[in-house]
Amino acid sequence: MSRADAEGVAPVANTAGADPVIVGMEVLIEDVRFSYPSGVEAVKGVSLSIRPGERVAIVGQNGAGKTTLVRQLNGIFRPTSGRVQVGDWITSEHTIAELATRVGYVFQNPDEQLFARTVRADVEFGPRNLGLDSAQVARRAETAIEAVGLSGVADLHPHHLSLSERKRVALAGVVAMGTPVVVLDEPTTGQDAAGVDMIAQVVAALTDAGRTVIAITHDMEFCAEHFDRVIVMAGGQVLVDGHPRDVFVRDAELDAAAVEPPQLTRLARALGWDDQPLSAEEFVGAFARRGAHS
Ligand SMILES: Nc1ncnc2c1ncn2[C@@H]1O[C@H](COP(=O)(O)OP(=O)(O)OP(=O)(O)O)[C@@H](O)[C@H]1O
Repeated sequence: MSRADAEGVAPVANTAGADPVIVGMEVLIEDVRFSYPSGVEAVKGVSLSIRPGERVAIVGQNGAGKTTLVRQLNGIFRPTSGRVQVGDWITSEHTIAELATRVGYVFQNPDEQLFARTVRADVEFGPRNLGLDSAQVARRAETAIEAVGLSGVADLHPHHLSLSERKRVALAGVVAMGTPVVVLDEPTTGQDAAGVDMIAQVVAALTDAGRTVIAITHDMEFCAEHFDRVIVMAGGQVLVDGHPRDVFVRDAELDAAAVEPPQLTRLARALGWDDQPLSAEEFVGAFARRGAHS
């Protein structure tokens, strides 16, 4: 087994034909602080441990420090103090190119990420750069493009697609890289219900395969329904961290972070229910149980 195999990184120059196994990796953030050159301290002593296969949503109002924090993971930013570790790598000891084999990052704005002449070429770029053979590259791209519902437009120029489709092309490109950790910045912005559904399915497939998904989102419904851990940030710090069911009852911290629980959770509370439904399905279930008892 190669070193890359053992560490869960997609091996380079693989000629065997079979896709390399992607292994999950722990992310450790230890007392990280980060200041911009302007002097603004955007992250103020954050410590987190994220297990392989976790689905983590980071929420908080604009300026809370979410983006600055996740950009420490792929080396775009280096902590001013503290340390970040992905698997056995301390990020400050690795280049952005090396970290890109472990942490895939889907930007909020896909136009910062897409550059090839077709959707397929764009999605193939990452796996090809890892040194996979052409059959593996084609297979990975095909699977990723299908997962985001874009098989029908794979040979079009990304500029001919809508913003929501371009966002899904960027997602497919990162999925195809096979990184153990995937960071999504506002993945559901601009998506209709079908697009949100597709993204939720991709998130589930990634974490079922042992990969870690960390999403920054303002979409509380998406976060409550599809994530098993919610981290609430404000002023560069973590205020609450836990399962959505435990987090969305922490009124004081949510108020401080200007975060509102999902609508159905709020409705259930307004109705005086003890249940805390996190999805329409759970709401209907709770409603039906009440009907059965009345
Ligand atoms: N390039 C920069 N230079 C100086 N300060 C910055 C820069 N980028 C962000 N900041 C500041 O750092 C703080 C955290 O910003 P950040 O973008 O990380 O927050 P966020 O929670 O991701 O917000 P949003 O939801 O708007 O993306 C804010 O005070 C912001 O103004």
